[in-house]
Amino acid sequence: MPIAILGTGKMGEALLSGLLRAGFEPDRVLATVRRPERGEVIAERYKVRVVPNVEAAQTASTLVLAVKPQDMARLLDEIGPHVPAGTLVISAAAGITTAFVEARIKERVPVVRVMSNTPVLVDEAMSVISAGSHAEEEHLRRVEELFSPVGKVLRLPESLQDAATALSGSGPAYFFYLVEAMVDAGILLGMPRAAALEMVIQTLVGSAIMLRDSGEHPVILREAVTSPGGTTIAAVAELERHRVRAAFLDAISAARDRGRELASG
Ligand SMILES: NC(=O)C1=CN([C@@H]2O[C@H](COP(=O)(O)OP(=O)(O)OC[C@H]3O[C@@H](n4cnc5c(N)ncnc54)[C@H](OP(=O)(O)O)[C@@H]3O)[C@@H](O)[C@H]2O)C=CC1
Ligand SMILES: O=C(O)[C@@H]1CCC=N1
Repeated sequence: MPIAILGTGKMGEALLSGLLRAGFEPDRVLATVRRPERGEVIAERYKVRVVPNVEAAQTASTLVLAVKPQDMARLLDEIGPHVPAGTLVISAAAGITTAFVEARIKERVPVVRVMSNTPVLVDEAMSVISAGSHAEEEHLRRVEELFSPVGKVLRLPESLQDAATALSGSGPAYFFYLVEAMVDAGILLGMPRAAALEMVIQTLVGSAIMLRDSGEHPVILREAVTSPGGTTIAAVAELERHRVRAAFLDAISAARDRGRELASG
């Protein structure tokens, strides 16, 4: 029985491409879209069948809902009466609770909420999963099997999903923002743009791999770079003066709060 991605936008396409890289046959994957021209792009690019939402809901044994939170009620109202009992429904939207999904599907189906992130495109996603009220161990395992080939999967209680969205779902954006800021600093110091970009990317990739592979705490790694009376502490002093740490705490809390608002539209 096929798997269907409903709402094949940025995240839906990233998940679709991940499924195909993980070995799913294109003829076992269905995709739905809102605009026909988008459907043509997806069908041409991935050789999957693009079908209407109701057909996907009736045909696939697993549905991945990847529309924007604001579009979720409309999608569920459309497919809700047609999802057969036993279908595994995976909701990938920020803010939308499993109860919200369950309430709009006629049959009692297992729902699993997933918050993934765009590094799914390079098989390095962080996906956080939580079971809805009718989802059992076997359903969580199936979701883990789907998302493990494209990155790490962590189970957390649904009460932490908005925090997960703020931390790892939105996390790539903070990282790219940091890259932009560091490259701008290089430009300010007269560095050619291409050189600045190369230096920043390699420094961040190297640091990320070191952090992942060394098992060391980030404080230890930062201290190893920070010589007494040296250059790094001069920079860190400015970051502290500008309250960058406090800004991160506030920013990620704001993202969590926004996630909580999204289910209400
Ligand atoms: N982008 C990210 O980094 C992440 C996103 N998410 C979640 O993924 C979801 C999608 O986000 P994102 O991919 O960024 O948004 P996009 O707008 O790129 O994707 C949503 C897609 O759904 C389509 N769509 C809307 N309504 C329907 C419908 N009724 N039937 C079929 N298709 C429909 C839209 O069509 P159209 O093109 O016409 O608008 C669009 O292509 C969101 O819920 C978001 O919270 C989760 C983690 C990370
Ligand atoms: O910005 C958003 O709402 C989505 C959810 C997580 C990442 N992007």
